[in-house]
Amino acid sequence: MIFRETSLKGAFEIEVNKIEDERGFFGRLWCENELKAHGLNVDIKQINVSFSKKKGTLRGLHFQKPPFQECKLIKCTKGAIFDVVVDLRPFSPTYKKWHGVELSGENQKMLYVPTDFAHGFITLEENTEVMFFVSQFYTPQAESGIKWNDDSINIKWPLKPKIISEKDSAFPDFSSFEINI
Ligand SMILES: Cc1cn([C@H]2C[C@H](O)[C@@H](COP(=O)(O)OP(=O)(O)O[C@H]3O[C@@H](C)C(=O)[C@@H](O)[C@H]3O)O2)c(=O)[nH]c1=O
Repeated sequence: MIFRETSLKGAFEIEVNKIEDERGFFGRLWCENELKAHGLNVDIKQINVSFSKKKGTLRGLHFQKPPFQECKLIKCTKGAIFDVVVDLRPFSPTYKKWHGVELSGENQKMLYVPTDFAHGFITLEENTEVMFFVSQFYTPQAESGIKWNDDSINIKWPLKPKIISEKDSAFPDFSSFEINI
């Protein structure tokens, strides 16, 4: 696994280290030792998958509130997404900053989302499948989110979203969270 820390401390782009031969390649998606060596949480409580039929489907920006914070590793297994994390740690030098990266079945990149970050993505292709390795159980009462187009975060989404769930459209702006996280 190839680890590259992003400009947001603790958030990593991770690439599958492809060991190639005439059949194709083999690589690790998850290795407790390698993650630990980079100081990353290795508990996994759930492995989730989402499938989006249409290009331009936006999901996010999501996080779970304390004490049910989660970190997660995101892998696009089919199609492509623009994947985004937002630093919600009030004492961080990169508080409210975001980082985005294209993940695809083709490029074999993953994004490690630390706790106290919001996460979301937009699909860049039809029929896109995304897997999530998550360190916490889904806890509906702790579920929370920030509006995808919050002005103060100002994420440069690569395309205009066409499909967003009612729940995601109804999330408030970031300002309503600043005191609570
Ligand atoms: C996240 C989750 C949802 N659900 C249920 C709740 C709901 O009925 C249905 C769909 O949930 P959502 O609308 O929240 O799905 P979605 O909008 O795809 O949520 C996902 O978005 C991306 C950005 C993430 O980072 C993920 O962790 C997750 O929050 O699945 C579970 O049963 N277990 C889970 O772990």
